[in-house]
Amino acid sequence: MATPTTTIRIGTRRSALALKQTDLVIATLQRAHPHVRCEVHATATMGDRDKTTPLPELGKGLWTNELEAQLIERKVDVIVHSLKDVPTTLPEGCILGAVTAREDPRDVVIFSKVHGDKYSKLVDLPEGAVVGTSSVRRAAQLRRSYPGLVFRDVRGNIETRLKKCDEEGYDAIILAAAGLLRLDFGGRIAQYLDSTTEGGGLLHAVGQGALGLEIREDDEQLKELLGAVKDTPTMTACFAERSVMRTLEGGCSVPIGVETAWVEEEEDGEKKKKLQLRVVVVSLDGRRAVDGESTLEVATLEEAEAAGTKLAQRLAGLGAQQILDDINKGRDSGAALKVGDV
Ligand SMILES: NCc1[nH]cc(CCC(=O)O)c1CC(=O)O
Repeated sequence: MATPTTTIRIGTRRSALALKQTDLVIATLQRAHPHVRCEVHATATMGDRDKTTPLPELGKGLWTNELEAQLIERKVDVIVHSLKDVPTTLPEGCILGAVTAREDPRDVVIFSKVHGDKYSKLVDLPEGAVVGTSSVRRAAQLRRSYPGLVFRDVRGNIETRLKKCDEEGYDAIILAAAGLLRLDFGGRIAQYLDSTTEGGGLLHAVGQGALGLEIREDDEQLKELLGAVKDTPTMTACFAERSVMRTLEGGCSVPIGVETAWVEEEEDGEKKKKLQLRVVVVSLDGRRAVDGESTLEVATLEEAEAAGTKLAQRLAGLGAQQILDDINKGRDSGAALKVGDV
């Protein structure tokens, strides 16, 4: 049990989105545990400081390494992360103590203000229109359905990217709905993209829209306190997604999209809740793609991970491994593109 003097030191990045997400977690924590004191320790990570080096050259953990060092050195007790920025393998002694309920996990289209309300969907854009995204997952998937569009890098935090969209010659940019909604930019969303989008959508990043709370593995008190912010269905789905990524990524970030949903299926005259998991692996030029789906009963985080691994292994055998090997060996014709999910 928390004593009246318990103080939780919370590590976070310094961006407006990271601070907003931290506030959301603190509000929920304090509603459940009014006597707990929360202290925010904000740090700029390598990904925040270096705005020019191509993301893959910064390596994995560019949004998380400095924060994890503080956790291990006991300078902070928990880190609030955007789960999609957290590598699938955590440092020794660190675990995800909780995953929060998900904000909308989909990617969305934002049109430049210079177009007024001329466009409302990606299909409305003319041949040669410039779409900003630095994510090969987004560009590779969209190239398949919209071969006439030109994809161009756009880096920076959400406010910077919206400004660049309006002022630097982009016709549209692609961002995650979650960040926009949390920062009250929902009004800029023109179109939601998912597997059912007419004209062609895309599958979102692993963990997108959820927050991951990383703690020291032996911190039993915090594990219990975080029960107040944990959403078990989201956590379970995200463990399956992360397991897909862990199984497939052979040492480099790869264009993998996912979608998960809890569905009811009738089996032996009984209604059962099952986890539906969809995955796509795309070549960087968007010319090749392997996709697959499984719907399984999963009761625990371990079973969720097993479901993710199984589907990933099946897709690896169906050609996903070939796509990933080609990317790793630089044989993919889109290999000059920057690999990473931003
Ligand atoms: N590193 C980029 C990043 N990390 C988390 C989010 C917000 C969405 C989320 O919580 O998944 C974003 C911005 C974006 O992709 O548009």
